[in-house]
Amino acid sequence: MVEKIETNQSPSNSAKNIKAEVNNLNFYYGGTVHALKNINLPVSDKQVTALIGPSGCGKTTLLRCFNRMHDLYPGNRYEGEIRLDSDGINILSRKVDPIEVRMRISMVFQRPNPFPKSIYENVAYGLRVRGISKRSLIDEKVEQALRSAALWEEVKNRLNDLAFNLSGGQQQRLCIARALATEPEIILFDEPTSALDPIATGSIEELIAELKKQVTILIVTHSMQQAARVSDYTAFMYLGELVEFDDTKTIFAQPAKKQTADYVNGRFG
Ligand SMILES: Nc1ncnc2c1ncn2[C@@H]1O[C@H](COP(=O)(O)OP(=O)(O)OP(=O)(O)O)[C@@H](O)[C@H]1O
Repeated sequence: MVEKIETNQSPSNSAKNIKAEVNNLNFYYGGTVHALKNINLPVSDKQVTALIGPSGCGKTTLLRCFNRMHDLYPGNRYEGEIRLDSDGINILSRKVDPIEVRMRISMVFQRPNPFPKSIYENVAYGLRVRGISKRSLIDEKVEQALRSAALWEEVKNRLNDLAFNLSGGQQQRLCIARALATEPEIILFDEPTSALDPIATGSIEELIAELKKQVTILIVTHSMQQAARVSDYTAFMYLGELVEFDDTKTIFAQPAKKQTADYVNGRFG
């Protein structure tokens, strides 16, 4: 039996200093699978917003809308908008170039996926795509990004080594440095620690806490403990709908909806 979902249609009750707003977003895979249903979600500036919910509820689908990843497959369709408050642009509009969106909103994936290039070239990549060619400027930005990703001290004497020679945790921090190099406004993390051991996981979580001083973060996580540790706001999703959004403490301690309480208390999912 499919449970009735009580959706929270105006979830902006607690978010402040909005960076982006998801308004009435629907998303269809191949024009038929209705994977996101009328999502409304505020994303606060320089805060961490976590997307949680059982497998298949649409967390990754929603995250991928933010950098137009779904455009890569024909037949996928968005309805509604994701508006960036800085300039009012709806990033889902066909008039907006997805490449430009990906410069402003970058993504870190589940498994570290460095390019088969040197440590230096991995971080320099986005800068070169942006047309920056001055060596001293690239050097400066590569160092800055590696420092922000808490990797500089470990790699500063081996920048020309192949990225694959790094440990899994270091590779993920390299991918974070690569995502940071173009100075994005938002970084999307899709279960960034699911392939890492507890120590590497701890260092990525510490890094996320540091990074939110400079960038807005959206994170998908299966770990409720991780959502509680790293996020300021949490959105609970179920069957493609956003059931409840609030500050993380409220979602975990006093959620308004029974479904949210059941999920965060491990009673389903
Ligand atoms: N490429 C695709 N084509 C068709 N349907 C898809 C595709 N990718 C995902 N879906 C469907 O969309 C829904 C949402 O999937 P999504 O991967 O966003 O969920 P999720 O909450 O991130 O799950 P998980 O926690 O298991 O990663 C699911 O029903 C899934 O089967």
